[in-house]
Amino acid sequence: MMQPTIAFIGGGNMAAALIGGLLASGHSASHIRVAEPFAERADWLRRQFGIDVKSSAAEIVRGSQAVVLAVKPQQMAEALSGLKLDKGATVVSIAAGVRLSSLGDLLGDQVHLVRTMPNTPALYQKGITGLYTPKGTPDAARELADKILKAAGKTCWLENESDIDAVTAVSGSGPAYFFLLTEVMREAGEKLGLSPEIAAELAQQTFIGAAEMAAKTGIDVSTLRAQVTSKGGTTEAALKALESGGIRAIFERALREAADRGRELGEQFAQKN
Ligand SMILES: NC(=O)C1=CN([C@@H]2O[C@H](COP(=O)(O)OP(=O)(O)OC[C@H]3O[C@@H](n4cnc5c(N)ncnc54)[C@H](OP(=O)(O)O)[C@@H]3O)[C@@H](O)[C@H]2O)C=CC1
Ligand SMILES: O=C(O)[C@@H]1CCC=N1
Repeated sequence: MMQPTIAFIGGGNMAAALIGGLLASGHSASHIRVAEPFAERADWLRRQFGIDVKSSAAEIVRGSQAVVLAVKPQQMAEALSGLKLDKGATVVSIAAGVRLSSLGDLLGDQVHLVRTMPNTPALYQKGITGLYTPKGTPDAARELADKILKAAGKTCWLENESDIDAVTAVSGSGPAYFFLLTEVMREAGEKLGLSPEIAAELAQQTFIGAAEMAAKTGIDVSTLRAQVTSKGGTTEAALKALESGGIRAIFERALREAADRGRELGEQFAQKN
């Protein structure tokens, strides 16, 4: 079957992660196009992926069956201004906050809109993406969006558009929480007298190993945690400190802030455009 041509509007971090995933899954470079106005970045994309990169969206959308909106929410209105997409094209937005109703106002009703929230491990096909499309969207559009994001890892379809803000809080922003925890662990290791190199390696490899263990064993993480926690032992002492320091409340608040910010971005976008 002919491969669909996929146009990316915006060639930043997340677009590169998705393009990397598509190429690794066998999608041909000749069926991927990017619009990226920053010349240095455009050159990097050409060299890195061997794909066609133009400076404006108008140059890449004609003949593209899928258009991925990969600019920042604040850049979206300008990127889409005056843009005419092919009738029946599938538009996959990855922008935090921006609602489908706002995109519909800008793009018209001749395209099929899918709102998604991927994350950066997409670059290694280890991402996870939440997707939403309204009822009535043709199966072919749903399947095309699923195919693009599955090339980057797992996909997870949602019943309500508002769930995307929660997905953003958990998995969209989630890699940053993991990186922060790694930083925190390595700093704490240094304070216990380890060299920076050894503390960094211990922290990083511990998270990699623990994540792999959770994935491979399929055992619930609460059980895995209990298995490490010997009665009266060291882990119990550490976990008591984390719990009494309010780790659960802190995460709950952090994720609520992220979801609220997603809603706020959507609200601001809707008001301005
Ligand atoms: N980073 C992440 O972890 C995730 C990001 N997202 C979403 O993905 C989107 C992109 O984020 P990210 O990749 O991090 O951001 P980046 O800033 O890295 O990428 C956006 C790119 O689009 C370019 N751009 C700006 N205006 C236009 C235009 N008019 N036409 C074409 N390209 C344009 C920017 O160029 P310039 O730099 O010159 O402005 C930049 O290279 C955002 O909406 C974000 O919410 C979703 C999930 C995870
Ligand atoms: O921070 C952001 O707004 C984007 C969305 C999820 C991850 N990065």
